[in-house]
Parts: sequence; structure tokens; C-alpha cells
Amino acid sequence: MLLLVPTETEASPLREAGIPLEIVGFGPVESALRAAEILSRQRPELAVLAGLAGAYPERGLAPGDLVVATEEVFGDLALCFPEGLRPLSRKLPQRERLSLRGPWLEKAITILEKEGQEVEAGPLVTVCCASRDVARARLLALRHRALAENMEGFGVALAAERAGVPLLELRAISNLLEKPEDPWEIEKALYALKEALLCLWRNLR
Ligand SMILES: O=C(O)c1cccc(C(=O)CC[C@H]2O[C@@H](n3cnc4c(=O)[nH]cnc43)[C@H](O)[C@@H]2O)c1
Repeated sequence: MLLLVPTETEASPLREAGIPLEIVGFGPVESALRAAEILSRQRPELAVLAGLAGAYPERGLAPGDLVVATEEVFGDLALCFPEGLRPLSRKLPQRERLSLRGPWLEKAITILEKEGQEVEAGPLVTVCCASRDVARARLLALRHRALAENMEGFGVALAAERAGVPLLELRAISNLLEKPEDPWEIEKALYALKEALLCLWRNLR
């Protein structure tokens, strides 16, 4: 198992746990490029992308809750109108959804639940432009039936697919996207993420 995290913020609580870890960088471009390089060089049996996420409204999620991706959707790969995003022409050679379903996902959910760690599985959206407009957050959530958004998942999932490495994506909710002034609860999210990753590291091998 090779752990991929966006930045040092996520990495530092995990270093002492001894889990093999690489920093892929922040945002969809740098993380995709670095993940492609790392995964094609190391070819681990399983890569786990771990980080923070903003929870979409009406999903019943709270800061510190855990989500695993059943798929990743590139939410900004769209036409941007004042009233919201619309899909690009179907004629374009685009891929905006990647499935992350498979035996590793099932195993991880079983392990976490057995250890008493609740986890919600569902689609996650990757954005370049983080939603600070509740209407946009609602639209993305509805359009993609998604639980939460982040800024690295889609590109890392594409890099993993190309390298032939299975990817599990686990995120802890750091903020809600229900009001523009919703606070960030980074410590709470990082603690939940660390506990879940330690549990996977002990059992998912
Ligand atoms: O300062 C800001 O307004 C701000 C806006 C967007 C993202 C950040 C981060 O520090 C992101 C850190 C990290 O966590 C993921 N993340 C967490 N919450 C969200 C979100 O609401 N929308 C998108 N990404 C989010 C993301 O994957 C980053 O790596 C600060």
C-alpha cells in the first residue's frame, strides 16, 4: 500500500505511523502529474489517495466524517454560464467520470466498519474552483449525485488507471459547503483521516 497525500498538512500526522507515503501536490494538475510519475515508477499493489474534502449540502455529513470514492468526476470540465455549469458537447473526446469501484473499495469499507469507523461511499467531485457559492455546490452535488468535493481525485485516478495501479480514495470532511462562512475544522478532519488510515494500514495487506 502506497499512501498519496496532497500536501505536508496531511502528511505530517502520518509520518510517525510508518506508512509508505508520497506527497503528490495540491490541485488537479500538479497532483495528476506527480501521481503519474510516482505510480509508473513504483507500481504499488494499491495506492490510497487520502486528504480533506468539502461536504455538499444535504448529504448529512459533518466535519470529521469519512468518505470513500466510488467514482471521481471532473466537475469543472464543463461550460460555465452565469446560471451555472452545463455539460460539454458529447462530440468532444472527454472523460469526466472514472469508476473507483472494485475489491479494494469493498475490503476497505468492511475493515473500517468492523473497526467501528463509519464511512460513507459515493461519487466525489474534483474541482479547480472550490465551491464557495452554495448554489453551485448544490448543482454539482445534484448533477453528479456526489457527497463531497476535492481538488486532486480525478487526475490521480486517471494517473492510477494509466499506470495499472488500483486506487482507493479516502477523505475526511474538513468543511461544509452550506454557507459561505462555514468554518474549516482541519484538526478534526486530520485526526479522523489518521485513525482510518492506521486501521487500513494494519488490516488491508
Ligand atoms: O482558502 C480557501 O478559501 C481555500 C479554498 C479551497 C481549498 C482550500 C484548501 O486549503 C484545500 C485543502 C485541500 O483539501 C481539499 N478540500 C477541502 N475542502 C475543499 C473544498 O471545499 N473544495 C475543494 N477542495 C477541498 C482539497 O483537495 C485540497 O487539497 C482553501
